Amino acid sequence: MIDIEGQPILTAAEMRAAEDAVIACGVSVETLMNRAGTAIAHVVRRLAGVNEVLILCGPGNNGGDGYVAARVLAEMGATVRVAALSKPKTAAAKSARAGWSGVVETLAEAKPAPIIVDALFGTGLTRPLDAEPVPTLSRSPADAGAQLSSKGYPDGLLCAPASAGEQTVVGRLHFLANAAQLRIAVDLPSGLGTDSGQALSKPPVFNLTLALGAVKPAHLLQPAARYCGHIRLLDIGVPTTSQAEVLKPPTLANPGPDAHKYTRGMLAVIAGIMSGASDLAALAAMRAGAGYVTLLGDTAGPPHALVRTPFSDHALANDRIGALVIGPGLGRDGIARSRLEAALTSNHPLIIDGDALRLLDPERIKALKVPVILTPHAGEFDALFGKSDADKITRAREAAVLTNAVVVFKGADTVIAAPDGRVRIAQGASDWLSTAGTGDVLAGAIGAMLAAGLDPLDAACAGVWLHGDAARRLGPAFIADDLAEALRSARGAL
Ligand SMILES: NC(=O)C1=CN([C@@H]2O[C@H](COP(=O)(O)OP(=O)(O)OC[C@H]3O[C@@H](n4cnc5c(N)ncnc54)[C@H](O)[C@@H]3O)[C@@H](O)[C@H]2O)[C@@H](O)CC1
Ligand SMILES: Nc1ncnc2c1ncn2[C@@H]1O[C@H](COP(=O)(O)OP(=O)(O)O)[C@@H](O)[C@H]1O
Ligand SMILES: [K+]
Repeated sequence: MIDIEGQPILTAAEMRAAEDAVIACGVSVETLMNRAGTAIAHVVRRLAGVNEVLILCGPGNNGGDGYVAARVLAEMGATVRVAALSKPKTAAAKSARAGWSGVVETLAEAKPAPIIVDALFGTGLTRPLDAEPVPTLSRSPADAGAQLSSKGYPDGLLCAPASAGEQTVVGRLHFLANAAQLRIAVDLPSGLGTDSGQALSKPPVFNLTLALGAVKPAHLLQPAARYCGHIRLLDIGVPTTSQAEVLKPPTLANPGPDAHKYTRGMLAVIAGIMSGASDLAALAAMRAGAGYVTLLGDTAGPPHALVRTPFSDHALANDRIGALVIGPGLGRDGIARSRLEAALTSNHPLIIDGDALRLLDPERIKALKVPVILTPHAGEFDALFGKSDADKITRAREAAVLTNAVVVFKGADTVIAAPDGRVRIAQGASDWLSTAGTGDVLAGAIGAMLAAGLDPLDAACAGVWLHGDAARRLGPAFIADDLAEALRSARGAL
């Protein structure tokens, strides 16, 4: 099992192409399926102990992985049962099915087990599951002569009327998952759209999802990610590369003996009508490791190390400033507009957040000649780029191209996109980040990184990482002030 930090993220089509490339070199689909099923079996064996395992198999290759896993588990001495939705359809899944010598129960009638393994659908799911009635032996009116075939299947697809919710695929999956102590999904929880991150049907929440060969967008994007539980990657010998990767911890240099405040990066934060927001951004930048932070505006208060200076063109013209944060608490009045204009023409690398994003359009941002990082939440993103049904990765990428800026599309599934197509997606964000001011903290953290001289994508990634890690360290019910302080521990843990 491989931790997914830094791993490539592949769409369903990219994964198929990666598999096809290996297959073209003479490796059969059956071989890949055997690798996948064997790897799954070893994980399940380790986690299940002596408990009975029920593997739910679908008609495609995801189901094929399930049959292989069942066979290998049985060979290892595990107590394992298999329940199928319907007969295997692909050649590889048929061959995997043939390798399972035990009974195949119907999904409709399978009794619960303490461990369930969902191998119903993976990357091949194309439509919601709810509409699919569950084939059954005993409940179909046309069932009189139904027999298990020599392979243990109903001969023909015997469909019970889906009167009770429980008799749909999703209903049965939820029923069996609710009764289980441990829920493991093969590749993806069944019901998720691989690329969109949408829940085409709502699966149960799994404890563990075993991504096969590569991480897929649905493992990270909401709402799909919330159903996956812990995500681990299983290597099936398919080389993968992608412009999109899971966010990983940054490599940041600590100050050396030659360091002084300016070598560690000087950040300026422009204040506006809500001084708390710019205070948070400034504090966050200091705790993320900036050497010198100046807050330009009419604000007062601690910390003493923060250099508070009235806003002026002269203060802005300081050429030691390595980056400038504008937007947190800026407001949208005349003063806000004139400060924004001054920032845009200051020639400093920019982090544009909050209110400043509401005062700009993509053309104006694209025309800037300095490195720019935009940090919109979903509302600011829609206002700047328009609403769209496209997935979050595509939207972030298009926005980055349109503005020639690094775009940090925030949320529980923050997507960071660069204009050259590179994408990084954060995993495991604390839901407790949903509190006022945490975005201001993020802008400050990213500002510290940009001021320190990191390239814009690296700066954005480092800031998002530190922010996410600080939140994880804090646990529940923290406030943005705590988060800014906790950046120090996050930085120290690198
Ligand atoms: N292709 C390969 O080389 C490998 C594939 N692997 C596995 O194969 C999976 C992908 O296999 P498939 O492409 O066969 O796809 P799936 O097994 O995910 O399912 C596709 C099948 O389900 C049908 N289907 C789609 N939506 C449905 C719905 N809502 N209700 C009922 N039926 C529906 C499709 O028509 C197709 O028959 C991966 O997730 C992974 O688990 C692994 O075995 C590794 C190797
Ligand atoms: N439910 C959530 N789970 C994880 N992270 C979240 C969640 N909601 C918000 N966040 C994160 O918290 C921060 C909120 O930023 P933002 O919406 O700009 O808030 P504010 O303007 O109050 O500072 C972003 O970094 C975002 O990614
Ligand atoms: K699955």
